[in-house]
Amino acid sequence: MGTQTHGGAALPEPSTDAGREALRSVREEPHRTVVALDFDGTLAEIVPNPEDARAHPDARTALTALAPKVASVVVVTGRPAAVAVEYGGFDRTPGLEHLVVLGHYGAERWDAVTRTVQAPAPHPGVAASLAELPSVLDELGRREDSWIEEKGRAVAVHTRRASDPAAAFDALRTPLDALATRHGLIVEPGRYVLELRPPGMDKGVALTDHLRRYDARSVLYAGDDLGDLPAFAAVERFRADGTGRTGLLVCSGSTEVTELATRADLVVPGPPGVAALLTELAARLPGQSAARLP
Ligand SMILES: O=P(O)(O)OC[C@H]1O[C@H](O[C@H]2O[C@H](CO)[C@@H](O)[C@H](O)[C@H]2O)[C@H](O)[C@@H](O)[C@@H]1O
Repeated sequence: MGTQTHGGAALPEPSTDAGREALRSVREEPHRTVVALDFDGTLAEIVPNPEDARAHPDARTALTALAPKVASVVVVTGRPAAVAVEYGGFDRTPGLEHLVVLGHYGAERWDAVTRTVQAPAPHPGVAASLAELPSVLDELGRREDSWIEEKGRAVAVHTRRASDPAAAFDALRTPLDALATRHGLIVEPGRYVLELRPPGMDKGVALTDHLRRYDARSVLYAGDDLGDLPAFAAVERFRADGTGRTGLLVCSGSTEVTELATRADLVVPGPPGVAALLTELAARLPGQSAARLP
């Protein structure tokens, strides 16, 4: 990983031509740039209990510095939007008055201007799956190995706290696929989590819509998990359409997921690395943003 120095601290340099071109565009036209960020594993450190996750303090400070200088900062997360807002402290941070949070992989949209969540009606398969889950886990002898996260529009089964998290994850994969299919849902696999959620939306669809709303010319997307791959693909399409649009793919690196690192233009060491990147980027951007869509 190369670096560009400015004052004391260094700005990490992407390892690809596309990434370097995107970083140049971001610095030249910040008011046409969208900065899009995953929450868990990217803005927040991974912790054993999902309810304990909080935005890294340096990440929140960096977003505060960056947000007034770019067209939009948006958090794109598998969490319910209201949970990400709470755990991120996004509704009480000066400088983030125009933040948008796309929750449930884009099914929910919260914005800091209206402070409301827009969302479709809940899918009936979620409640039905939740009702069946305890007996499915009992039959597999995996009740003790799993923790159920009720998310409203989805239900997630975590195995991080099992004695062998990978074995528990593997054992649950096929039965939870079957349960989801029975109720018209899909399974979204993540870092020791299998999430049963409605089909038809993903982070790529959500990000593409957001880029269109802001008429973006450049995008920086940072993520750490499999659920971020559709957003990576959306950025790849965005920057390959022949109109000169650019995109920088950032992987918040971990030993648990390797798929993103191979596709990224820049790999940084987890949430502290993401925070450092955003801090150094903000320090190099001039002035206030011109574009201010809700
Ligand atoms: O799209 P994201 O913002 O990355 O959210 C994806 C899932 O993240 C959460 O689970 C992950 O983080 C937990 C807290 O660090 C960790 O314990 C777990 O092992 C990770 O998979 C969250 O609980 C899920 O609801 C999200 O879908």
